Amino acid sequence: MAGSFNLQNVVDTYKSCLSENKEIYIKYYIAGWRELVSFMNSLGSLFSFISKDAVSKIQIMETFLMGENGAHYLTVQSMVKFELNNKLVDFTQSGSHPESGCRTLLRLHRALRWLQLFLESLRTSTEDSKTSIMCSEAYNESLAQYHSWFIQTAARLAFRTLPGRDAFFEVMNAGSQQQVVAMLGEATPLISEVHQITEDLYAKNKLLELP
Ligand SMILES: CCCCCCCC/C=C\CCCCCCCC(=O)N[C@@H](COP(=O)(O)O)[C@H](O)/C=C/CCCCCCCCCCCCC
Repeated sequence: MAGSFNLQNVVDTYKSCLSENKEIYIKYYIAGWRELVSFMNSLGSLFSFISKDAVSKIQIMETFLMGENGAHYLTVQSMVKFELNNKLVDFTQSGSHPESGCRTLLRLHRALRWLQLFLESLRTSTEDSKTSIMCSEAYNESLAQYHSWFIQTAARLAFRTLPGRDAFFEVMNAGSQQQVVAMLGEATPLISEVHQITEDLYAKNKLLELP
């Protein structure tokens, strides 16, 4: 199981995500995903196809952040403005910018909704709740609609191998179960706020269905 994973690190990155005027720092947004991927890597090889996809999207965003236009990728808001003003976003399949920042972040944004639902479910779970069912329900309500039958089947197969609730809480490395629940209670509103701000920004700019 994940040696260095710590739920507090996840809470801290989401705390750092928002600027005073509620802009979302991409650096911390992707740091949150990096942290979560380190957790997922401990779950076994059935999760590696999910992990690879998440890492490839994190790397695309890191490349933009460190590139010559990196200053425009400071926040999600500045990225959207920059890419739209410079026609760097493909609104159809056949464009010349298939891996824009806006499109890549949209995939992570959809996954953030899954995370929000899953963590809320974990937070309110009882001793006999099953992580595999909580994970599946959160997936069905969020990401599944965007995935092919093949991906959905592979994902649901992986969920069935998730450790039980007690082991899961332990790996979060945040103390007793009560302490984990308290920390989840801190994490979920932060994640919800980041998700809602991105959702509103993407809706306003008609970016929610990028191919
Ligand atoms: C606090 C600790 C508890 C929670 C631990 C959560 C750990 C989760 C870590 C990472 C989540 C992975 C995020 C996956 C991003 C998927 C983005 C996506 O939808 N990609 C698809 C579309 O991309 P394009 O083809 O359009 O470029 C791509 O097709 C997907 C491929 C892989 C399958 C994605 C399945 C996602 C399932 C998410 C649940 C993860 C389960 C983790 C179990 C704890």
